[in-house]
Amino acid sequence: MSTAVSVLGTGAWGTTFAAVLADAGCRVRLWGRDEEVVTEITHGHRNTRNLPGVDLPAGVVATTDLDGAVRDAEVLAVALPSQSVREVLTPLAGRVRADGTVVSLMKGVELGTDQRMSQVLGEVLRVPPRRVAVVSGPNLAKEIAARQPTATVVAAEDESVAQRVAACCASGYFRPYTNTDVVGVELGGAVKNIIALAVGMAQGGGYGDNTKATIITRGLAEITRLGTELGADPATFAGLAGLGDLVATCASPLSRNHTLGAHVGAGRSLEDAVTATGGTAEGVKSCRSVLELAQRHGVDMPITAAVVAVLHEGLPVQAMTQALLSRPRKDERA
Ligand SMILES: NC(=O)C1=CN([C@@H]2O[C@H](COP(=O)(O)OP(=O)(O)OC[C@H]3O[C@@H](n4cnc5c(N)ncnc54)[C@H](O)[C@@H]3O)[C@@H](O)[C@H]2O)C=CC1
Ligand SMILES: O=C(CO)COP(=O)(O)O
Repeated sequence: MSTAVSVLGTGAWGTTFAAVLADAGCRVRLWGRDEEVVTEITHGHRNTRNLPGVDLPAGVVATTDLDGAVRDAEVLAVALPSQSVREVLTPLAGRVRADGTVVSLMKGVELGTDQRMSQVLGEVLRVPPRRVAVVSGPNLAKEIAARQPTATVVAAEDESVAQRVAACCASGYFRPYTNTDVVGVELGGAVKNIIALAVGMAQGGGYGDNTKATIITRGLAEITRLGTELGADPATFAGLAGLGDLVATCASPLSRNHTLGAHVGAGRSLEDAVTATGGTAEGVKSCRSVLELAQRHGVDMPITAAVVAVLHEGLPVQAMTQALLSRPRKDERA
């Protein structure tokens, strides 16, 4: 019997991952709050609002019944905006099956608690950490929905849990690797969004590839510094969930974080940039929680600090360059 998987969130990634799971042979139920979107997915096999132009496998059935979607799932995957997870899932505490696995597909850090999404899911749903997995990598939804060849990382403390989730999503175009470094995989996904905002700002301000490569490389250095301080394996950041996702997100016009940064770099207000971009650009909020996390642990994250200053403290984007370049010189490896 194939695995029963529920995916929460009918956004670009929840819908795409549901299609990946169906293509891999799972029985898939996709939960969304919007009746119109749910009806179109089930009967029209499309999600025009969040994934236009994509034909979904007929096996993806959508529902507005959240309780049923959570209760019946052997694997429960969550793809909501990070800052909404606690509010949406708190009423479902204790409803996940005793043998169920919970999977975070999200790339954010919660404001107020500075928790990673796997931590929030475990706490809110009352599921022990060893049954919570994370999927993260260079996974731009639109390309995967078009079945372009892609790899990802499934991370769980318990290798057998990671393997179980990997088996659910592996197909001819989607190749999951496993990893037991949940902290590293999850932080790689969340912090690269902030670096993509900075790269976008540089691009929008007219800078070229040297500047972008500098931000990407120094961005990887600060992701690695934070991650290792929090117990991650530095090797994870050289992998798909680190460098891989950083490159994809910082280079692609499909990335919402990159696009939003470019709007800000070109002189738009944050509010205008959010509207012009559309969709969930997690870095806009997570930059604050990541910076707080870094400060609490004494980790220097100058690019993240500059993004917070531009987006939330009124620093003109032109002054960001000066702020970063006038820092005391140091050894590259420090
Ligand atoms: N789009 C992509 O290429 C990828 C996205 N991700 C991550 O997946 C997560 C979700 O992103 P997307 O699906 O792209 O976002 P999206 O912006 O396309 O969709 C978000 C969905 O959440 C729903 N939603 C928002 N607030 C809600 C609430 N309070 N209750 C119920 N539903 C709510 C919206 O109606 C929408 O359907 C983010 O953490 C993102 O970083 C990860 C990998 C790839
Ligand atoms: O995480 C992503 C690709 O791996 C998607 O990036 P954006 O959220 O910036 O669109």
